[in-house]
Amino acid sequence: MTEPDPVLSEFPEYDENFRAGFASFVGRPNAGKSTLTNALVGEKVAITSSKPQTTRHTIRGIVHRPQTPERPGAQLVLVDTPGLHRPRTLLGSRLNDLVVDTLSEVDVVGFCIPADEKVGPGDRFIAGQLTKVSHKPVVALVTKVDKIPKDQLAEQLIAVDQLGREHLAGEKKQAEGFTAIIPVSAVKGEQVDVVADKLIAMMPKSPPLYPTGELTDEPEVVMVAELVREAALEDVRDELPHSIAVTVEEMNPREDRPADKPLLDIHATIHVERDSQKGIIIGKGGSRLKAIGAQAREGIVKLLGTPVYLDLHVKVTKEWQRDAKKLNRLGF
Ligand SMILES: Nc1nc2c(ncn2[C@@H]2O[C@H](COP(=O)(O)OP(=O)(O)OP(=O)(O)O)[C@@H](O)[C@H]2O)c(=O)[nH]1
Repeated sequence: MTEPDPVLSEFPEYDENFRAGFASFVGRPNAGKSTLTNALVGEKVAITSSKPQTTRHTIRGIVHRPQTPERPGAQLVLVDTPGLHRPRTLLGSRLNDLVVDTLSEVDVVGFCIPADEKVGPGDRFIAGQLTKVSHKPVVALVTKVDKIPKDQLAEQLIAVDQLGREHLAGEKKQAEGFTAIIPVSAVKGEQVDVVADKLIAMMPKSPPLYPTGELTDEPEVVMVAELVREAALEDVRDELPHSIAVTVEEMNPREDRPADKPLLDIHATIHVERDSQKGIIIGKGGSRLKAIGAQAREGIVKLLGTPVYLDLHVKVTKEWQRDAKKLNRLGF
């Protein structure tokens, strides 16, 4: 047994076979990483969007598996990384550094590859990057299997197996390629438990790391910024996704409110790169900005469980993706 720890008060009798550790999903943008994280955790913690590259921050979801007489309990902490992709801008290369840093700290990597898209250069690039953390086991997760007919799956599994053998082979512990290949549909809930079982089996024996109620350790401010970003990305033209960042300037309970009627004041800024984009975000007579505010507010109220006054501003922060100083200020 280890030293007493505040978390352990919740687990007075955890089994010595309890497993706990970290897993991280990588994959091309839109490969289904966030959706799989949500399906595993069972609640919406990571932000998903049909637009690529929306997961900028490391958001963790935690799978809590209670102990039963048949099997020891476990905690699987999921670190949801940004899409690993070929760096085109400074932001891109920063994201990739972040990914490699994150991966060096996890116990297993889940490489998400969509079932309905051919294994391509993007996947080979990522597989190549994974050799930078060559001591980590990598499980291939063939996502979105509900999107293809069953008879096409075998072909994709073979292609994925080949990718693992060609790109991970030669490194000491990845010599056989992927440790496992698991087809899964996060949307239909097919094989999600198989994924959880496999990842948990690869966790080290360890006392519980987090209290059971905890779904994410991301600061609330970052979650709020992500909700605003998600709302701002709804229905926008294709050029916008890469050009939006959100900062939260202020988040404070309003003074002089009665205890039973609290109100949280939030001031946030949506950063875009060009005046034309500012126009798109604001919309005719401010209509889009209003809609963004309403949608974001709904999500924030749900997240924080308190009434919220949300004040949104749109600001042109020129070339923020390429400017290191500005990136720092925006928290990347
Ligand atoms: N049919 C189907 N669609 C899925 C499944 N998983 C994800 N999707 C869809 O694929 C799109 C991308 O999913 P995300 O989970 O946001 O992908 P991601 O890899 O986190 O994307 P980035 O944040 O860009 O890296 C969304 O429109 C999802 O609804 C699945 O199992 N089945």
